[in-house]
Amino acid sequence: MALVTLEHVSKSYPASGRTAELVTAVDDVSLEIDAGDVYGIIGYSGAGKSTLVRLVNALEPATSGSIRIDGREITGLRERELRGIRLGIGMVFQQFELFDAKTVRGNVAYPLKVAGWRTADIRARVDELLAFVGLTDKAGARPDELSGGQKQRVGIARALATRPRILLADEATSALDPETTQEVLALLKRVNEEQGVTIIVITHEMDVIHSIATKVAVMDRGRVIEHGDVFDVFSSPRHPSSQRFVGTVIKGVPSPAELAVLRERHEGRIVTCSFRDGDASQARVFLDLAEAGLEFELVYGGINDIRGRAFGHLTLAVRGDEAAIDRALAAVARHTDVTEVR
Ligand SMILES: Nc1ncnc2c1ncn2[C@@H]1O[C@H](COP(=O)(O)OP(=O)(O)OP(=O)(O)O)[C@@H](O)[C@H]1O
Repeated sequence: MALVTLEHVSKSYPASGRTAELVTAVDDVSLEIDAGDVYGIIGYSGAGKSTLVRLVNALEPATSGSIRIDGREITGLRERELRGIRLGIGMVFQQFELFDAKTVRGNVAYPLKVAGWRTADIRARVDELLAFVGLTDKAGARPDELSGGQKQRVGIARALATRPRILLADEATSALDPETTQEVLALLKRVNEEQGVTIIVITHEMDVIHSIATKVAVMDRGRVIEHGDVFDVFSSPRHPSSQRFVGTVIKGVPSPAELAVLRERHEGRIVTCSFRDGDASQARVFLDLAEAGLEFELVYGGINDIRGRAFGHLTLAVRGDEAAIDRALAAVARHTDVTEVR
């Protein structure tokens, strides 16, 4: 049984102004997140990612649909019951949201005090958490004495305090530099692997997805337009909108501006071929073009690595007889994804 199940979930808000119009932030989303997943939710700004997470965290009620956490329906629950559900879900934020006036120890202890833990138990749990995130020596420091990465480690320790089964991370590394991002991602990975916590990460950063996510859902205008195994979704996105989004975050696919430059510099028809780990098709592409008597030039490319599996894109400028190019591209398309950029 899935740990989090969403069925036909929608959330609308009144649009600003005096109209009776509604903004549909989440539109008919159905999704299953299994225990142990690190589930990435990606998409352009305004796609509805944060709203979706607020619904899962029971911070706001859905307008319609069903949300089940560990088999329990949360839509329609009363505030008191929702508080119990929220204790089982930790939350980490982009801007850390620490209490500036409290020490590191005070920040991590806070949710335990709210939950009514005994003082001695709080002390022992906080010690354990600070050791886990590597901040034992900073227990007495205040947040303004910490680096961004250290602040986020405090945020993670605080989110884990009540032993939640689910951790929601909303752009948790977006305010950090690349090196610190890797450090925080490594910690999140340990949270998942060593503590068995299921993690839902909202992000627009490819690094986050390919370092830790096992599954991914792409959101666009409130809808989940594609979801599945990270490697499958990123190496061959099916939906045009996820192709566009994925194209902006992976290596090897030229942006529209880069394409304009390629067109100026290179004569011929511009085509992009996609390859996946284990494909035997790379040599075949070149053979098909050469056997058709065509001239071609590699003009752009890149390889991506997702948890040890590689996929890549090569862009070529192909020159020669038009009909011969059509025939060769049809042959290439039989063993690899090829897109002509017009
Ligand atoms: N409380 C609200 N009242 C009215 N509209 C809202 C509210 N919250 C979100 N929206 C609208 O819902 C849509 C989705 O917003 P949301 O913040 O969930 O997107 P997002 O994908 O998380 O974007 P970002 O990456 O910028 O945070 C947007 O059009 C937003 O303006």
